[in-house]
Amino acid sequence: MKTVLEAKHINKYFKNPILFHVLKDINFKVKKGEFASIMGKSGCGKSTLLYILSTMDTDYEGELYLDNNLITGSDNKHLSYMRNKHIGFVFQFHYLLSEFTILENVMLPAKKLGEKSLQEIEYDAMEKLKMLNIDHLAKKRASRVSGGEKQRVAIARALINNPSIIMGDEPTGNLDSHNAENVFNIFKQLSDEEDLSLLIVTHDEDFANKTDRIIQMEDGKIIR
Ligand SMILES: Nc1ncnc2c1ncn2[C@@H]1O[C@H](COP(=O)(O)OP(=O)(O)OP(=O)(O)O)[C@@H](O)[C@H]1O
Repeated sequence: MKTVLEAKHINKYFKNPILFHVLKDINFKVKKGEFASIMGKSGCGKSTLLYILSTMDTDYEGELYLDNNLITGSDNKHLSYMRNKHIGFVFQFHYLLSEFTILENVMLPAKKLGEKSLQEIEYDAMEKLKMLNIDHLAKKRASRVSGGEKQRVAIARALINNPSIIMGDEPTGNLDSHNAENVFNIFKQLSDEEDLSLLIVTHDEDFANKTDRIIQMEDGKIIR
């Protein structure tokens, strides 16, 4: 099966002011269509790892591959392109632009990528909104929709450039149990039916137990 993301011997240090070895020889792969979760106690390095995997932090040792392309060492322009093209993000907080409509918010990453006409982007955005059953919200301002709806909009936005992988840092952390389950089911469906890969940091054991694989971290290491 195709590998979508690979981390090889990732080590990360913080200097604050003494040297702190926060990630210790991290190695793993995420395959196409795989739904993986990262678990571990607070402070074990999950967010630090996700920041590196999502190409946002470049200050680390080791190698990172996205769709078999070596990302490590790329210049900022290429990193930004690869991030926008290959990775969709869903955070605990949705980061929608509140004065923009739902449709405009979903269109933004595709406009940034600049590979399609506005008409095509709008069509694609509407397709994603339909897929998530929120197309009726398209013309509403982001400030006017509920928390659960906002998170579904954030997923539509993450999908707009047809990424190979969705990464999430506690994407259900701010939601009530009903909406959290709803978001989990959307992720599951994306993995099962669209063959999309997902890598989700979560504290929710029930959530993690339903994913294909749990990557368990402890003190900066993957222990299983
Ligand atoms: N910028 C920084 N400078 C110095 N130390 C940092 C920095 N960011 C994080 N750390 C430390 O690195 C360790 C790992 O932090 P990280 O946020 O990755 O943990 P986490 O597993 O995501 O925790 P949580 O589950 O609470 O979000 C912690 O000890 C944290 O205090």
